[in-house]
Amino acid sequence: MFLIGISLFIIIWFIISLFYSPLILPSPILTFKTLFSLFITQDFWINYFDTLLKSIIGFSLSIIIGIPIGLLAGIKNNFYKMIRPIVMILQGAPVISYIAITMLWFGIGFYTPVFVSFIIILPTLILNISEGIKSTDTKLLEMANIYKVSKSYIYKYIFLPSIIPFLISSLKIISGTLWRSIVAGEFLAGSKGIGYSLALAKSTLNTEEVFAYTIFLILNGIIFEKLILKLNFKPKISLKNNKIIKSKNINKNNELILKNVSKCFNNKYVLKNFSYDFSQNIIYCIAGESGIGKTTILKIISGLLPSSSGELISSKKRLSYIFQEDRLIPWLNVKDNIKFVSPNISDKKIKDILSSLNIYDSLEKYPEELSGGMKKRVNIARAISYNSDIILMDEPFSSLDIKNKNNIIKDFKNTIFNKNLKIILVSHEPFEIANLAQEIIVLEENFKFKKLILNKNMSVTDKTILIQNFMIGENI
Ligand SMILES: Nc1ncnc2c1ncn2[C@@H]1O[C@H](COP(=O)(O)OP(=O)(O)OP(=O)(O)O)[C@@H](O)[C@H]1O
Repeated sequence: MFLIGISLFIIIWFIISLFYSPLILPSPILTFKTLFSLFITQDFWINYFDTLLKSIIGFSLSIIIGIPIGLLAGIKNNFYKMIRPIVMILQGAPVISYIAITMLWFGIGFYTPVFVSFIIILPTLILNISEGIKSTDTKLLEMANIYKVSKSYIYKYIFLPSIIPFLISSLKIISGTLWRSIVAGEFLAGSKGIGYSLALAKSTLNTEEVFAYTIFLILNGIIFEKLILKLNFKPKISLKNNKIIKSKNINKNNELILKNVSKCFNNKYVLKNFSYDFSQNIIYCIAGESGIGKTTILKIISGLLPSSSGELISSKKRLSYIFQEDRLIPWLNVKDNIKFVSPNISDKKIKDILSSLNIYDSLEKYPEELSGGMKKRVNIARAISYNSDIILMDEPFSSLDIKNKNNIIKDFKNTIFNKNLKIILVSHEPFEIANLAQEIIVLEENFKFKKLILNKNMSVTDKTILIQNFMIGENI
């Protein structure tokens, strides 16, 4: 269809050209002949590369200036609000006004077209980059905050890679504009380049050349845009392990107590005067119906959410969180996802943890290459690598088939064996709880809860039945 359309256009052009002199409308044959004769001159290519050089400089300048401004606008909302009207003014002004102003500033020559292209594409770039930053996955940022990842790591490995797709989409939007603005600048204020050659052909009334240059510019624009549209680059980066962060002193005191903690969302209580002592180094499980406030308790303990009132007494500094979703950084491989939260960890330790969780083969793989079960294992490996003394686990084995779930639970138990950790697990599943937990808190309606301490000598099957009955409210 594309070729039919082009052929139709050329036929119509040819028929109309039969009625006019070549000075008004040269035929397609004459135009292509002229274009061919231009191709074999050195002058043509000198002018073409001059235009290309201007595009590269204009584009690079807008990248160098647009990226930091876009980054800042994406991160600081007040800066975004301040910069937005300026960007709109820049976008609203017609190209011809920019050419007139820059001619006054720089005169005729190289710099005017460069500056025109720069000023025209800069606003699009700033807006796209700031949108890219704003749409950065907040779940990854939360994960980085939990693991106390340094700001420079967050910028380098979360923010910057997040803007790459937006940078590519701006490139797709601005590629045509860039080329057209350079040629317009050259036409009116250039001393070299394709736009300048076009202006020269016009002033000498060389209509065939005007048409030949126009056809060349159209073809060039189409090829350029098609090449850019093909760009579909997914970032894959590796972590530069050049940063040694001193391990914070771990307070050996185990205290973790919630005292009369309440949490309101939109004037509605989710938790009211919840008190619990999690000070032992055992595996606690918080169970209860969906929406009853289990995740809210984990978020308050981790600091992701402030409580509305009450007290959190905690002597712990290092805490890992195994989220419901995997929250792996897509452009880092498994090893680097672990190093992102634990920059000091040795390769041997990573190997040991991954081996104990049966995913050592995935060391160099990226998240998109892993199955759901493998991602869960990496999520667990990352939490264990962090060398924390509290691990919060929010339904870490959900959405797994029974076999996979059993295997992961078994491997997880092996990995934490003898580690003297405090683990708070949120789970609905009696079998999962029976396998892992020692103390169970079931949240109930009206902000009540009940507690069950499991006898460690019971079999998993007996524990499962006991928990099931306890959860549905049977007297134990
Ligand atoms: N940021 C928030 N803003 C408003 N309401 C919220 C927010 N976070 C949680 N809630 C509400 O608080 C209640 C408890 O949520 P929470 O996630 O703690 O429940 P849950 O017991 O973990 O549920 P599930 O088992 O389904 O994960 C829900 O009604 C939820 O809609």
